[in-house]
Amino acid sequence: MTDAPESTSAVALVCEGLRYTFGETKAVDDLELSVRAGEVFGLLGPNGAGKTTAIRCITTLLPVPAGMVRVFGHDAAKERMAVRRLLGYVPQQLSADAGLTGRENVELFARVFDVPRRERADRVARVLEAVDLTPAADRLAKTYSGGMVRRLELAQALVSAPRLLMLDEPTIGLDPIARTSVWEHINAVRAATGMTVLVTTHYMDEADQYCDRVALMHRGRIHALGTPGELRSELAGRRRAEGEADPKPTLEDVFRDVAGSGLDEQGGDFRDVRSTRRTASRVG
Ligand SMILES: Nc1ncnc2c1ncn2[C@@H]1O[C@H](COP(=O)(O)OP(=O)(O)OP(=O)(O)O)[C@@H](O)[C@H]1O
Repeated sequence: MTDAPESTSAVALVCEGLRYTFGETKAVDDLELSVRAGEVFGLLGPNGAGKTTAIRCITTLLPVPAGMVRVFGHDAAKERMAVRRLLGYVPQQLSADAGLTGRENVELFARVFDVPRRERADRVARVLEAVDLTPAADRLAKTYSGGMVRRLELAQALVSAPRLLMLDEPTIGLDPIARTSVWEHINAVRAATGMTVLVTTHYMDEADQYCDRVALMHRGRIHALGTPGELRSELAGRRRAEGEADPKPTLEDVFRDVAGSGLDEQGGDFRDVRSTRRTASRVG
């Protein structure tokens, strides 16, 4: 299902037969994934698909009990520190401290990620500038809007100059303008650094617009993989063959087609997920 990359140097991330269970629950079930260096790759799926568990295995926050995960050739089970040094991670949960200023939050991450002391102030200033937070850098994070908090978290993840940036639902709970702004900043940094981005999102329109390729995950496995255009055309072709005159499926239609009734069994579609997800639009 995954495309064979031309050479190992072009591969940022490989998961082969990755499995993770919580008791009887197969959260990640034989996951096969290959992310090319430099691409924005979207991991899409409904509640409980296993996206966060997979991301936690990749980031080494959870062990790799079965299968293999490699980040730029480093084994996540055996070379955890090497993998961590290559990664930036913005989790779903708030990772900014409300009682610190934006700059102090980023400085904290710079210390934790071992950015050399003499480079710290400069790197912190540069990432704050890259996410347009310089004017607000010395204000407490609790005064920031939801969009500013997300950009601050992006700066925190970027301060260690990661080669692979992992974003778990980076725009959830944000208004459309703030969502666009977060994506514009991700793209600008990617263009400037060539880093690889792995993102989970429930927003199919965002995945369609901003991801080079997407994988549709359901019940711990990948069920479809390709560019958003390829996946839409494939479904359009099938619908035409079934007699539909002018099918114009969206990426959400593709997902419904792949996941079938399983989506409803699991409690709703993507819109329900968005509206019921507990999100904090502000810190503090
Ligand atoms: N700590 C845990 N203990 C027990 N079961 C868990 C735990 N974390 C996740 N699960 C279960 O593992 C499965 C995958 O969950 P996971 O959070 O990885 O999915 P997800 O695709 O990230 O969903 P969401 O979009 O809601 O975050 C679900 O059935 C979930 O209930």
